[in-house]
Amino acid sequence: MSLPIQAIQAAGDRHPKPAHLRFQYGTAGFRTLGNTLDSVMFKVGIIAALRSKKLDGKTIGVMVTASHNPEPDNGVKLVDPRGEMLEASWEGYATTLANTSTTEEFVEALAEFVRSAKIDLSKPARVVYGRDTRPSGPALVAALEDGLHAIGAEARDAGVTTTPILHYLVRATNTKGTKDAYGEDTSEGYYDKISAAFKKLVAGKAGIPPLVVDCANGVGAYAVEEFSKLISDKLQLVPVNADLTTPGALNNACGADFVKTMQRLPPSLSPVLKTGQRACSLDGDADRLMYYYLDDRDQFRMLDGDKIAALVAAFIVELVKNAGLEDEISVGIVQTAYANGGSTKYLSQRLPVKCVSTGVKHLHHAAEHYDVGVYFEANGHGTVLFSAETNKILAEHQPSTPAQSTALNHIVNLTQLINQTVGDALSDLLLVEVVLAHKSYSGVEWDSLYVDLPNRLVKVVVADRHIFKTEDAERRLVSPAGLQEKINELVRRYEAGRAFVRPSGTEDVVRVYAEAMVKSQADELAFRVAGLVYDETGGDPAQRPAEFL
Ligand SMILES: CC(=O)N[C@H]1[C@@H](OP(=O)(O)O)O[C@H](CO)[C@@H](O)[C@@H]1O
Ligand SMILES: [Mg+2]
Repeated sequence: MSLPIQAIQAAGDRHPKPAHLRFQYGTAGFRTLGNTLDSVMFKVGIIAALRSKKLDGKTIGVMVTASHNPEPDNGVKLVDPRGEMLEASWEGYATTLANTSTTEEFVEALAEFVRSAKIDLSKPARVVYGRDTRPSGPALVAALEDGLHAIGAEARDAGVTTTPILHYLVRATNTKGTKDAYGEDTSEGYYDKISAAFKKLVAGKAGIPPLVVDCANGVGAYAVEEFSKLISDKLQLVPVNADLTTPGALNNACGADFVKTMQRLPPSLSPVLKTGQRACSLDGDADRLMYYYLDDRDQFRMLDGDKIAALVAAFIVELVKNAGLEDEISVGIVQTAYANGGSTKYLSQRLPVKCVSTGVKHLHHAAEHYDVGVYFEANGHGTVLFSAETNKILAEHQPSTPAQSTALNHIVNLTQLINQTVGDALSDLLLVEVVLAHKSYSGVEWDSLYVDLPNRLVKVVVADRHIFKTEDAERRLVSPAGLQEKINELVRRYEAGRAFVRPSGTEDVVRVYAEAMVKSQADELAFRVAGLVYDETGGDPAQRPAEFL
């Protein structure tokens, strides 16, 4: 069987590539201004279908979103059959195909790709796709559908949905009717599975306080609404920033990324949040979660991904012990260099901790090596993975006391509550609420597990960020030569100082992160390193940002 060249050619001509643009499938898939992505979407439809054929007709996911980025941005990511990120080698193929400049070139490159990747075109192609609430979404989905249609894929539209639900649907579809069945392959199946597990975990816990949820004016608002229908007798979710109609509202002065970057309350929450009350923020596609509360002096206190990891890991370790399984199941943590030094110190005194490169796929893969792998990026993206062997142990374990039996049930319910495919703000939110209810913690007790070191993240615009090369999970620069030594020299002058520099995988900038014992010192160190990076890589003195030192 060969490619339907004529159909692809005819449809492709309706989706010309903007001549001056170069696209790259990076950490977050293709992501840029929404109105430039038409040709990319068409091609992604075809690539997704080929990925499915390559994997024997397993269902592949396509999510159209730009997450926490501003509303005019958009993007697209492919999801592999078990609900995980696209295999790394295909990121390169996708980039090459997306940059072919004419339909003829695209078709030729496709034919060559089908040959070299040994794709059997007689296999079926199955794709499920969804999008967030961005205004550019419908047109981009139409372009994607054109691609899917041209190659004759069997396609299913999941509509406007969160990124984690799309990942769930992929896994549920591919495991349907098998012994690994992940759940019913519909959004309702997702909501039912998670809320049922939540209800079992909080059975008997009364008086969980209402939780304010900042929905970033995005698709998370729908998910909050759906969960509310199912769990409001146990936990009342109070949505704010759930405005899906005002242009430009998405992620604007709200949402998880705003909270993490600005380290303050979204202004819209000031009138809502009371002293001591906790709240949380989702991002634009509901895969990131940040908690926070106002302390007794009404100071903003942030409970980020590192704090979530610490809370959840301690709870699971305790349950494993109470179930009598501590010799069989061990819990490990995966972080990135952006994890707060306070969290790394606290966690590594208790559990194995691994540091990996930025990007969820790295964390996810590392977490798969533990029996129970807890991974979170500091920015609030993460989940907990239970290995196949762990699930087997849980299924077969015979508890010897009622207390062991209760703990075992709790762990089994956690495996149902926690999204096993990807970080999921809603599933994580319910997980946090379960732990807080079990521990009778308010934000204060949770926060006091360890003390965050003051820190600062700064962006530096450089001529070419690709000259920045790192090692040791991005904690050390190897290129440009000599720069790391100069950074070390600066860091030495600060108490509890730590700083590192890496090129962003999602923006055309270099990121500088710094920590120190007091806030003013963390800021100073960050701006000194930023100034150093700028000057050493030929930054124009006339354009040098004033805050750089
Ligand atoms: C410091 C930071 O938050 N970096 C983010 C950001 O990556 P960069 O490569 O730093 O641009 O976007 C990634 C994708 O969403 C996310 O995984 C990562 O944590
Ligand atoms: Mg996101």
